[in-house]
Amino acid sequence: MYRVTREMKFCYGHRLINYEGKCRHLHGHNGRVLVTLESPTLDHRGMLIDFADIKAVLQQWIDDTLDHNMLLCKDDPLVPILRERGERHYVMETNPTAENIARLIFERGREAGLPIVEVTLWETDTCHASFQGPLTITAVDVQANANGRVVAYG
Ligand SMILES: Nc1nc2c(c(=O)[nH]1)N=C([C@H](O)[C@H](O)COP(=O)(O)OP(=O)(O)OP(=O)(O)O)CN2
Repeated sequence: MYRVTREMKFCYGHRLINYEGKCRHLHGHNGRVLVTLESPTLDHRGMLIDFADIKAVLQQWIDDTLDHNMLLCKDDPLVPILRERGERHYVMETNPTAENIARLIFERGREAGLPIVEVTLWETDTCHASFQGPLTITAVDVQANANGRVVAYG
C-alpha cells in the first residue's frame, strides 16, 4: 500500500461550547493540517497522486471556507449575532474541536474524490487530533483537467 501526505496551513478562530476550560472563550490558532492519502496502485507517472492536485482541491476549499474564519457550533449563541452583523463565520454541526475540524476536512476531501485515509490537525505546537477512515475508493488513476484540479479518481 502506498501513502502520501500533504501539509497545509490556515488560521482560524473558534470557541468551544459545553466546555469549562479557557477554550470556551473566543480565541484563534495557526492550524497545520496533514492530509494522508492511500492507494494500492500508482499512476503511469509513478504517483499515487500529484501533491499539487491535493493542494488544488483542498487548499482552495480551506482558504475559501476555514481560513481567517470564525468556526462556531450551530448551537453557539454567537451565531445569530455574527449573522446579523454580517461578520464572517462558519457554522459547524458539531463543536469546533480539533477532532471535528479534522473530520470536516476529511469528509470534504472524500467528497472531492480524494482517497484520504487520515486527516490530522495540529491546533497548537503541542496538541493535535486526527480523524481516520477506511479506504473506500478503488484507485487506479487520477485525471486532472487543465487547471490541475482533480476531476476523477478510479
Ligand atoms: N480533545 C481536545 N481537547 C481540547 C481541544 C480540542 O480541540 N480537542 N481544544 C482546546 C483548545 O481550543 C486549545 O486548542 C488548546 O488549549 P490548551 O489545552 O490550553 O493548550 P495550550 O497549549 O494553549 O495550553 P497552555 O497550558 O496554555 O500551554 C482545549 N482542549
